[in-house]
Amino acid sequence: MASKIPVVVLAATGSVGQRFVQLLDQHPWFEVVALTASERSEGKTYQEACNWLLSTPMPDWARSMPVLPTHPTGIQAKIAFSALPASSAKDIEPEFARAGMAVCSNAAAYRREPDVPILLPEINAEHIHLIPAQRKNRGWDGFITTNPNCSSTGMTIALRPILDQFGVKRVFVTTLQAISGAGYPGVASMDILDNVVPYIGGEEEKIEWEPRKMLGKVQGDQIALADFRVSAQVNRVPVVDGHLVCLSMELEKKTSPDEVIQALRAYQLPELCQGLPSAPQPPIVVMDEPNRPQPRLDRMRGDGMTTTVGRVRVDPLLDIKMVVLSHNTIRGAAGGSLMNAELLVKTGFVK
Ligand SMILES: NC(=O)C1=CN([C@@H]2O[C@H](COP(=O)(O)OP(=O)(O)OC[C@H]3O[C@@H](n4cnc5c(N)ncnc54)[C@H](OP(=O)(O)O)[C@@H]3O)[C@@H](O)[C@H]2O)C=CC1
Ligand SMILES: N[C@@H](CC(=O)OP(=O)(O)O)C(=O)O
Repeated sequence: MASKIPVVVLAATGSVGQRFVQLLDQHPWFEVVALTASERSEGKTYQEACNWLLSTPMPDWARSMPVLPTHPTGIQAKIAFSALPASSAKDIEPEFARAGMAVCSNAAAYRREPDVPILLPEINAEHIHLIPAQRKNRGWDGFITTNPNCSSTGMTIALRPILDQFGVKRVFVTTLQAISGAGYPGVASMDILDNVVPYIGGEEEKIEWEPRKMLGKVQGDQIALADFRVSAQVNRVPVVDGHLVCLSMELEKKTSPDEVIQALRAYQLPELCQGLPSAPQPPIVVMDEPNRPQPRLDRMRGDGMTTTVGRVRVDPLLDIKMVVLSHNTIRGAAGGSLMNAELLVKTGFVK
């Protein structure tokens, strides 16, 4: 790539925004030209506005950048990475799309719109074909693509080869979700230390629906939802990063744990994802140890982009059960958005 593509990070000061800044440091294709946040931070430098939470230092280029208002005026970027709260994203993301930018969003605001893809390039890169219809429907020069919810992410990637080879009828899901998923400062320490909170507002509904869209097929200008049902129970646990998801599945075709492990291990990145700088290779790793995956030990596999599966075994009520781990602010958020943007560049939607 001759010169790097200019990008802006919207809501750059929060839990996901900081991951964007970290992952965009030295990115081979993208260069950050602007950082934005709320009125609270406008006019400050990034260093002043941001309580940096990550273990690598804040990149030097970001420290003195001014935090701009979250509005496209004057921002010369081709891609807008959005870490906005869903309530603000609803009105703000279209302004950036209207201004001609490709919005790669983490927010839930547009995930349910029929003309907006929820992308996991490892498993549904072809859903980018909704973009031309979206531009036409809405009259935008740019467009919006989204990431899924961070608990939907790992489980849906792991379900892809299982659905393809054995068919899926029903999935029962229990999550153990890290506190960084609640943003910063997020859950009060008095609520989460020495505790588990069995409620995250809106989360179960997302996990019960988003995988069906992501595993659905493009039909004309829409996605036909995959035909299986999901029941989810969610929990916030005192882990910093990494969402663990326990799945029990009823399958169309009876099979054994060994065959499921083989299908997961054989799963390859589709051709469209080859060469994307953020694509994990392999996309899925299956561990044999009976006590893995664990968030602290396994979340950074593949620089936080690999989906790690373990404990694949017979389920005495349904058919097969297993555990899936995915890094919520990397694969489940900023890293996922980066891979989406790389796919858009590779496929010519961003030039
Ligand atoms: N954390 C995670 O694991 C995941 C999060 N997401 C989604 O990503 C988004 C960001 O989440 P997260 O980073 O955790 O949240 P945080 O609460 O940590 O950060 C919120 C960010 O939004 C900014 N902001 C708030 N209101 C406005 C506004 N009106 N205009 C512009 N900027 C605003 C804040 O700026 P300021 O500092 O100035 O207040 C801050 O940068 C959410 O939509 C969330 O649902 C998705 C997947 C995973
Ligand atoms: N709600 C998730 C993170 C998140 O913000 O997801 P979503 O973008 O779907 O609201 C969590 O608590 O871990």
